Amino acid sequence: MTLAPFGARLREAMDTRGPLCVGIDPHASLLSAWGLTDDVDGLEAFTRTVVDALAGTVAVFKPQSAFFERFGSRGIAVLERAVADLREAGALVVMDAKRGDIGSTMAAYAETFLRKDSPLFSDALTVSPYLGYGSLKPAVDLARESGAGLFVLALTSNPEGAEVQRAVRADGRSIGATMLAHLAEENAGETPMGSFGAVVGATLGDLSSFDLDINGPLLAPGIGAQGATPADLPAVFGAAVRNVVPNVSRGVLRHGPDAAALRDAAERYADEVREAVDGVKGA
Ligand SMILES: O=C(O)c1cc(=O)[nH]c(=O)n1[C@@H]1O[C@H](COP(=O)(O)O)[C@@H](O)[C@H]1O
Repeated sequence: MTLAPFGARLREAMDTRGPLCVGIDPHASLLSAWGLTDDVDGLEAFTRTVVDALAGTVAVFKPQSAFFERFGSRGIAVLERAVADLREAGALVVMDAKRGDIGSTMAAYAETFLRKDSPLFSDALTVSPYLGYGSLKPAVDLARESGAGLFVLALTSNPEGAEVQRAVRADGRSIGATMLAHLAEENAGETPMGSFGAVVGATLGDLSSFDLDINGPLLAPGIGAQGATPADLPAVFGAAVRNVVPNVSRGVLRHGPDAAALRDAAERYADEVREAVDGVKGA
């Protein structure tokens, strides 16, 4: 079956389930707080609980691959199963693997996550453009072919990101702004929006000096454990808030293992996001 483009599928999911993205980040400290062992059995129980509790109501999930890779092939098997179950339940999966390499190796990463028949096929993948935006071309091309999307690291939520992303090129444009401009070009003319998103941290304060109007989604991590709140979104994103997919990982996960408590936490964040977004004129 051919998939509609990721941008269209994401817009529909945002309209029906709301824009919240719940991150699945099975930190060792969370496994312990949930009374689970820090091994593949603990990982599996944790992941299953999150999927069973939230897959039917949350629009987007972002499993963080590192927490699964740390257990080797059996950890990857847990990730594969989670991706399949989430997608089966009608949720979208953004694989957070932050891949980025020279073009020919990038093509292999793209095959891993963006080829329709791959065991780890995901609706979208986070990628790092810091080997040059053009090095991502194989992923852009395969995503287009498969109806998948990308989230390109543009302005990350961590304070260390600024030394690279705010560095200014000879033409006066910052590196982060350059990535946003590449994405705007990628998404030009697409309706309801393009499939090539930017990662822009919710922790960054006023970003009005950047053109966030890329006609594509803006994945916004940093809410909860990193200190940002849904109420910050309008001040950070302005009118572009309509395209924001706010990610919360630990802020939701710390409420487990009780399924009802996880659902309540996700619903609270979703309500706060809705309130913040609805309050923005023109959003
Ligand atoms: O690409 C990401 O998802 C990402 C980009 C970024 O700028 N900052 C950031 O925190 N992330 C990821 O978003 C998640 C944030 O987790 P919490 O801080 O627990 O909500 C982690 O999986 C990070 O790897």
